[in-house]
Amino acid sequence: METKTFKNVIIGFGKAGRALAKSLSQHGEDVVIIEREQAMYGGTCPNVGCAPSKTLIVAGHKNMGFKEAMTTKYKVREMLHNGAYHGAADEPLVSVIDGIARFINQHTIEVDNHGEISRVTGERIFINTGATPVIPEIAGIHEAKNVVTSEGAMDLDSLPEHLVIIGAGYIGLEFAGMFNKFGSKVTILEPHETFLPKEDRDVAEIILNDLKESGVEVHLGVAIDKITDDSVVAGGKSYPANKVLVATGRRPNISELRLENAGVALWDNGYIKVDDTLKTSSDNIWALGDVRGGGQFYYLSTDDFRIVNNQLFGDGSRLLSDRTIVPYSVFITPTLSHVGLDEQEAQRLGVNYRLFKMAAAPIVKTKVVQEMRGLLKALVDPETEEILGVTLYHEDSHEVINLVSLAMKMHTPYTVLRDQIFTHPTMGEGLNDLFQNEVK
Ligand SMILES: Cc1cc2nc3c(=O)[nH]c(=O)nc-3n(C[C@H](O)[C@H](O)[C@H](O)COP(=O)(O)OP(=O)(O)OC[C@H]3O[C@@H](n4cnc5c(N)ncnc54)[C@H](O)[C@@H]3O)c2cc1C
Ligand SMILES: NC(=O)c1ccc[n+]([C@@H]2O[C@H](COP(=O)([O-])OP(=O)(O)OC[C@H]3O[C@@H](n4cnc5c(N)ncnc54)[C@H](O)[C@@H]3O)[C@@H](O)[C@H]2O)c1
Repeated sequence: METKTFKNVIIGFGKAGRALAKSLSQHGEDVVIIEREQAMYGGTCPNVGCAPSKTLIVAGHKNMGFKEAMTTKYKVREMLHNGAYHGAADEPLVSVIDGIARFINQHTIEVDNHGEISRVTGERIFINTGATPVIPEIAGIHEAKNVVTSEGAMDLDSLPEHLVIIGAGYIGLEFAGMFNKFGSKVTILEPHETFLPKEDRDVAEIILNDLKESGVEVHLGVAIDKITDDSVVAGGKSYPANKVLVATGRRPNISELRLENAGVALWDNGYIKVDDTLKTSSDNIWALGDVRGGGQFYYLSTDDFRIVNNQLFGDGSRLLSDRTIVPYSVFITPTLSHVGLDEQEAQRLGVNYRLFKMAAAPIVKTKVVQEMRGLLKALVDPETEEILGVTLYHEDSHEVINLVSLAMKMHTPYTVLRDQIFTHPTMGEGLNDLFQNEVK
């Protein structure tokens, strides 16, 4: 059996892995990336995640038909896939090996490329294998012919007339908006009673109302009984379905890795256990991205790369624990974005705050773009005047939230954003208004 030896081995061609491969090569170190599927070079985000889904959402906003949107999505995907592949693979000291990786021991990995077995050894090993959809145990889910995950939903030949979505999380809500815009009749079924449980109730209620008004049916607190070829039965009621999208979370890709052979331990929730430097319980093995838990976002995988890269080639000061301000955006319409504390969390923690709140409609840009729905909220520390957290539910909030994150990171008092000169008409100007609207 052929054995190849490298200083560095990366398992999975995800975001962190490819950034690290490039950096290792540029620092004069050889490195191999092992990827199980050529179509996944570049990982989830460019191929079956963020980029294709957002391309379809934007295509819907531009009133493209489903077929044209799909064609655009395939083009974007190809561009990003090629860019991601060549960005790493064209580096002189980077090799790519196709196949499923599994540990033989702490330094040796077996690679199975459709039955052809080879071995790779490495001084350092980096696991960046991402996550995969959870398929819950629902009667008929494996037999019914119309069940898809997010990946399948973005590869459909035709628009389903009735789409039932199981799960009202990120994927469920984003895909509901997307398919609703293309013209499907969308029904969301969610077993929890509480819609968007992590958000403040006033924010969640407005979003739920907007979603329903846009034509999406939402049923909360319903147990899913079974899936058939043309329906989903939940809470004793049958919902017609030409397609059923299962969007019930994603679990780490570890089942094939045989981590026990390398002494790599897991957290109780099944993700790979890491320390503050992202090192696993084996001292030559690191884990980065979705596979280690701690938030499944492209930009966190990027930041995991920064931590490991800083440990290898920098001053070693970057740690996981210094990542305190992490924004997120849910690409519904308009977008929901958040960073820091919200009211329910501040109250739970007993944190004192001043509250600022306003509807989006008074912001001039909302009229210009004819998207007047939305709400803005901010919490400010009464002592320091620093921003504790902001929730933005409005057009382009996914851009504006990054400005707020920066202000928070720089410990900027809220008055700076209140008095900042913003260009006009922009959604950023909303921050001028928000920080003048204190709720007393
Ligand atoms: C539909 C959808 C939409 C999303 N939208 C957003 C968004 O808008 N914004 C955002 O920030 N995040 C979004 N995400 C999440 C984001 O895509 C992920 O958090 C991110 O891509 C994770 O990157 P990663 O580096 O952990 O690994 P990944 O990019 O998942 O890469 C892991 C790679 O490892 C390979 N692999 C797995 N097991 C093995 C093995 N044993 N051997 C060899 N190779 C293996 C896989 O094939 C894959 O290519 C979305 C996800 C989905 C599914
Ligand atoms: N905009 C973004 O950044 C973005 C977009 C898409 C996905 N993502 C990432 O991908 C991850 C996965 O997304 P997701 O929507 O699949 O997961 P999620 O965790 O966001 O939501 C899963 C939903 O499914 C429900 N659910 C769980 N088990 C169920 C069951 N057995 N039956 C019915 N419903 C069930 C949950 O109550 C929850 O509402 C997200 O957590 C996020 O990190 C991010």
